[in-house]
Amino acid sequence: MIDTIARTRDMNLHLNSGGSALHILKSITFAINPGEVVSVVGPSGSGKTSLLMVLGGLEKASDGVVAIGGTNLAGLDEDQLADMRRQNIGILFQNFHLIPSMTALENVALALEIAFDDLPVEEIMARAKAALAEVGLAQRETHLPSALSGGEQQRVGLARAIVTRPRLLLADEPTGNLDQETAASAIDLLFALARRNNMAVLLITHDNNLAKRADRRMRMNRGELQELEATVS
Ligand SMILES: Nc1ncnc2c1ncn2[C@@H]1O[C@H](COP(=O)(O)OP(=O)(O)OP(=O)(O)O)[C@@H](O)[C@H]1O
Repeated sequence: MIDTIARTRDMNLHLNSGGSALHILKSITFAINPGEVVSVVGPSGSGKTSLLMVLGGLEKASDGVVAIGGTNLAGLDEDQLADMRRQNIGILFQNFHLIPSMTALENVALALEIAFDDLPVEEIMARAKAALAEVGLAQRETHLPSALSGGEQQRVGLARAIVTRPRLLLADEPTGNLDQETAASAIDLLFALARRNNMAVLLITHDNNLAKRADRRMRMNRGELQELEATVS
């Protein structure tokens, strides 16, 4: 049996909002394998980002099992959760979240420095440069985010997410702010990196065409996750 990167069993998430309890994620049983790209579509407010937060250890499930790399997250304290994240998880956001006063290279290097604070600075810079080269931005190391196009900023975001060599990349609407053509090339790059590095990707998207390119498609509806028919290619 292949070891899963992430799996949940009968996982629920309840949150309190204005004094009333909300059942956000409902009995979710799910697994993602090494190198597998899984897309999640579903209406706004259905719970897609909440699922990503739970899998990334950023939100604690109310009950059920959440395991990353075979470790049950329920038993971890905050420090152990942070270790689990830096060893396994990369996150790619819709709004890039780059630090405006730092160059492309510094943004990528910072992520590595935070994740592995005992790495020598030469190695941090070498790995950050290699990650920027992987996303085709070797010539833009010294540029500030404001001097980069949206597509280029997202590629810096991607370099920052993969520089720690995560086994699972959680991507929340990563192309939501890009035009169609730029989005398509950003996704081509994401898929190529996933294949090359045997990195699993959980891709949240509103774009059905994009979702269809995944190995497996899921749909979130009112907190329930269901598998969709296999994509016919
Ligand atoms: N911290 C919180 N406290 C209370 N309710 C929350 C909290 N975070 C999310 N919710 C609620 O949980 C539900 C699911 O939100 P979530 O962001 O996961 O949906 P989504 O499917 O990602 O939506 P979108 O596509 O609009 O980003 C929503 O009803 C939202 O209002």
